[in-house]
Amino acid sequence: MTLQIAPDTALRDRLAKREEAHKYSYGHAVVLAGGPGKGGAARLAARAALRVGAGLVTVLAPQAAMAEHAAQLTAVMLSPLADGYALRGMLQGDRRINAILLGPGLGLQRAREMVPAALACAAQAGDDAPGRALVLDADALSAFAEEPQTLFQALRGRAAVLTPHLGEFARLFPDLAAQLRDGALTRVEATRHAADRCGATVLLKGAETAIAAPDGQTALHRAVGDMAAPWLATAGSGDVLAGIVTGLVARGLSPFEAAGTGAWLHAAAARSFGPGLIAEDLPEQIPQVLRDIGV
Ligand SMILES: NC(=O)C1=CN([C@@H]2O[C@H](COP(=O)(O)OP(=O)(O)OC[C@H]3O[C@@H](n4cnc5c(N)ncnc54)[C@H](OP(=O)(O)O)[C@@H]3O)[C@@H](O)[C@H]2O)[C@@H](O)CC1
Ligand SMILES: Nc1ncnc2c1ncn2[C@@H]1O[C@H](COP(=O)(O)OP(=O)(O)O)[C@@H](O)[C@H]1O
Repeated sequence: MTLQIAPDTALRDRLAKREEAHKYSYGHAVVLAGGPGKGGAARLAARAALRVGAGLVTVLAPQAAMAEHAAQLTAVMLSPLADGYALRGMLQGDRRINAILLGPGLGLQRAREMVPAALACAAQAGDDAPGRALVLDADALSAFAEEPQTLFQALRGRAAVLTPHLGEFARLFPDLAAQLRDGALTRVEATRHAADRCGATVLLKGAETAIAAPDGQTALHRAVGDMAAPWLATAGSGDVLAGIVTGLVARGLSPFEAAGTGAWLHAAAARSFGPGLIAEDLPEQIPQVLRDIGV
C-alpha cells in the first residue's frame, strides 16, 4: 500500500530536539561542491540541511572555489577537498560524518570521481545502528547516464536516496521513463521498479513526488489542489530538497523516512512562503513550518 505523506505526531517528535542533546547528537552532514562559480546549489542545500536540524554541516569544495564559498558561508562550515582519494581519507578518519550529499553544482567529471569514493564509505542499508547515508542528486545522477549499471552496482545495499527530476530519472531509467510517459506505469510503479533496480531509495520529484525503497515500501506526496505548491517551479528548489533530505538522514531518519518527510517539509515551506518564492526562501521558511506543526 502506498503511504500518503502528511504530518503527524510521530513526525513532530522526530523533528524535535532533546533538551539534553548537543550538536553531535544530530549528525554531521557534508555537501560536496564543484568548481568556482558553480557553488550556489551546494550552498542552498547546505543551508537547508542545517535549518532542518543537522548538528553540523560542512561544504567541501575544491581549493579554487574556497574564496567564493568563504564570502558567503557563516553557520555552514567550509573545508577544501581535492579529489576522491582525499574524500576517502576524510571519511575513514571522521566517523561522525554521517550524511553526504553529492550532485548539486558538482559537475559531471567531479561526480564520476566522488560518487564511488563516497559509496565505498557508506553504511549498509538495514544496519541496526544508523550509519552513514548518501543523497545523490543532479550531476551525481547525470554523470552515470552512459553507464547506469556502474552506479547501481556500487549503490546496491548501501543506505542512499536518489532524488531525480524526470529528466534525470530518464537518464538512469530510460525504459521506465518511457513507460511512465506512455501510461503503462504509474509514477509510483515506475519509482518502485527504479528502487528495486538500483537497490536504493528513489524519490522522483514533481508536483506529485513518488518515493520507493528497495524493500518495496512506497509513498506519494501530492502537491496539488489544496496542497499545491507551484512556486516550487524555480531554479534551485530541488537543490534545497536534496539538502533537507540530507539533514534528515544526518539526524538519523532512514533513507525512506527522510525522503518522505523531506518532500512534505519542502512543499510546506513553499506554501508557507507563498507567491514570489525563490530557492533561498525555502530554508528560511523551515522554522515557521516546524513551529506550525508544533515542533
Ligand atoms: N542556483 C544554482 O546554483 C543552481 C544550480 N543548478 C545546478 O545546475 C546543474 C544542472 O541541473 P539542471 O537540472 O538545471 O540541468 P540538467 O541536468 O540538464 O537537467 C535539465 C533537463 O532535464 C529535462 N527535464 C525533464 N523533466 C524535467 C523536470 N521535471 N524538471 C527539470 N528538468 C527536466 C529538461 O530537458 P527537456 O525536457 O527540456 O529536453 C531539462 O532541460 C546541476 O548541478 C544543478 O544542481 C540548478 O539546480 C539550478 C540552480
Ligand atoms: N509545479 C510544481 N508543484 C510542486 N512542486 C514542484 C513543481 N515544480 C517543481 N516542483 C518541485 O520543485 C523541485 C524542483 O527540483 P529540480 O527540478 O531538481 O530543480 P533544480 O535543479 O533547479 O533545483 C522538486 O522538488 C519538484 O518536486
